[in-house]
Amino acid sequence: MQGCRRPPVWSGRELVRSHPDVLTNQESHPGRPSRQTNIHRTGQATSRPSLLLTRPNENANSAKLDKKQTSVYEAGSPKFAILGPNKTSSVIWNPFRPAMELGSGVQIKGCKRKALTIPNIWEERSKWLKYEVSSKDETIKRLQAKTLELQAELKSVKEAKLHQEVELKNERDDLKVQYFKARNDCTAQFDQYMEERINRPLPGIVVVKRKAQGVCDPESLQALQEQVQELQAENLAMKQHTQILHKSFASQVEKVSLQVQEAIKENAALSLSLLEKYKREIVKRKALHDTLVELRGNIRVYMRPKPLRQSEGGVSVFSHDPYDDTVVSVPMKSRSFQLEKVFSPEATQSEVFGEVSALIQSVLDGRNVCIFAYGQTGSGKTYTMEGSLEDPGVNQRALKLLYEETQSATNMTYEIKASMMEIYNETIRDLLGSEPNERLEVKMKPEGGLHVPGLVSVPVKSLTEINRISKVAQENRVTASTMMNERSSRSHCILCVSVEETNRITGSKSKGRLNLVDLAGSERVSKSQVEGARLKEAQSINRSLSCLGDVINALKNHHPHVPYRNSKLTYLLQESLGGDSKTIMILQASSHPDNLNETLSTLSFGQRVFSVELNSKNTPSSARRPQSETPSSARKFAVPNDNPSTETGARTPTGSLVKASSVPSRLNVKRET
Ligand SMILES: Nc1ncnc2c1ncn2[C@@H]1O[C@H](COP(=O)(O)OP(=O)(O)OP(=O)(O)O)[C@@H](O)[C@H]1O
Repeated sequence: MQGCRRPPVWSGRELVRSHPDVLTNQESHPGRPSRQTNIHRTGQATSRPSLLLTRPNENANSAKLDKKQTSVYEAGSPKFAILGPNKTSSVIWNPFRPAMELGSGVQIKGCKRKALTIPNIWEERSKWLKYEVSSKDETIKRLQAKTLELQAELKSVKEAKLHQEVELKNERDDLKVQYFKARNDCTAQFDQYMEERINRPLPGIVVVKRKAQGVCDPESLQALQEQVQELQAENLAMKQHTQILHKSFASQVEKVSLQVQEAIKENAALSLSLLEKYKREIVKRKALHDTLVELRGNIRVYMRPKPLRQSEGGVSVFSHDPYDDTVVSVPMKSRSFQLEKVFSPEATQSEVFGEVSALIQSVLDGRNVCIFAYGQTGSGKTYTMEGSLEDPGVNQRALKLLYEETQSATNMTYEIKASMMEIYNETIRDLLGSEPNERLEVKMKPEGGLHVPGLVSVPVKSLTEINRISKVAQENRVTASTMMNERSSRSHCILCVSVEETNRITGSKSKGRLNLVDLAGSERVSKSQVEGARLKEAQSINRSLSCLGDVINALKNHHPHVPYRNSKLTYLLQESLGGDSKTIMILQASSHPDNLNETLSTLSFGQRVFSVELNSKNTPSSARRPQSETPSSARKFAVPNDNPSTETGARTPTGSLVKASSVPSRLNVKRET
């Protein structure tokens, strides 16, 4: 600023100074020596009237002022300008560039030059002042409004604060209430817990009952703590006691389980030995029974149940003892039958033949053997005796066995002949003859013994011959379809096989005979629903079977007269039912519950036959025997008394009585005899 001329002193300084937009040099440059300079801040309010600043003395001498020399720079420039009275003395101050001095007539960038006269200046000034006043008023008003606004804001803030304080107070009060409540609850729970602990009776431990009062009270708390300690100690003691008990219990359990195991072992061993004993007993009993049967006259009764077909459904009426095959039970009727042998329903043809083959072999020793199948119609008699070509029955197997046995003999020669007949409606028919002879009769040979004159007898010389015999017989046999059996045999069929043995060395001869009888099926006429010729057949069959029963009954009851001649069947079987012939009756019975009555009837019949006793003292007069076959001690059928405890028994061939009581009876079996 050195070298610069001293700035002029401006009139109306206060006014100018009071203008908010006018800054002194001191204000714009603090610390600098005051220059009596008005600085007009341009560019701040373009709407305001431009400010003209002149020297008072020059204003006073305005006449001297050259209009042209007066330069006014209108606001609008971003810079600051200080106006001088003429262009030469005009000084432009730029607060950002303080030392700058501009010459007159220099256009300030951004300012518009405007030439004004003095009156104009004063007019402008008055306008300015008015503006200033109004502006101040506005400012005052604005400030007042602002003050009101702020006061209102302050008031609302105060109110909000007050409200907040109230809320906080309420919240605090709530929390206090909750806190006290929780504390009281805890105390109450603790009191209750302690009360329970104190009152709980402990076995073997004395419990001092204390009331937990005022938990917060140090004394009570102390008491409670003591009690807790006591209880803990008791608890520990109880735990130890429990552990001891547990250990002793475990050892006791171990001990007892060992004892139980030993007992089980002992029992198992005992039951095993009992089972063994039982089995040995059965074997013994069977052996004794065999002896008894031998003494009884070699009548053996077997039973073969017909298995249930899958399509039939239902449950078998039979119950079998797996250890004893001489007993069959019918649980539905709580009855048990003791027989020679009870086959299982699954028994094969070969198994059945295996049981009778030994007896068949005895024919080669000159014995008379009769095997016949008895039972209800459809119960499997023909199946057992004839079987099928693929799985033949007893007939064909017997012929085959005899034939094969004779083929392997060295010093003997055998002649086997087979004849076959049926008894149909009390008429004997030849089944092997080319023309069926229906007028055959049973005759007594002059030398003794029965025969059927005219009956065709076929020599058995090959296995093919055996097959042919079976085939022809099957074709010739009278069969019919009934409700009970699709192909029912309506006659009794008898295959007679005679075997004559000649000793090549001695020339001696012996003759044995095998009768294989397939009886016609018994049936209840009402059940089989037959009529006409079928009805007559059925009646005839039933009559002849009834005659068979009568014969057996007479034998059993020691009747002096045995009615053999009442039917062709009994007449023909006379020799097989008496004397020294060996007889096997195979009872055929259905397993189906529908046939229960017939099954029971069959079993009862078999049981009666089984109980027939051979007694040489009771030879029925009508049972005449062929001279050649009658043994010196002629043995006849006799039936034991119904009271088994006193009289059931059998005589040995020498006549001594074998007491039934000495024969072990099967355990748990109700004897039917
Ligand atoms: N043990 C068995 N196993 C399988 N099927 C059998 C058995 N026994 C019998 N059958 C069958 O039962 C049916 C009737 O048998 P079968 O003709 O032998 O009876 P039946 O007693 O001779 O009758 P009927 O007295 O009326 O002649 C046949 O189809 C036969 O194959």
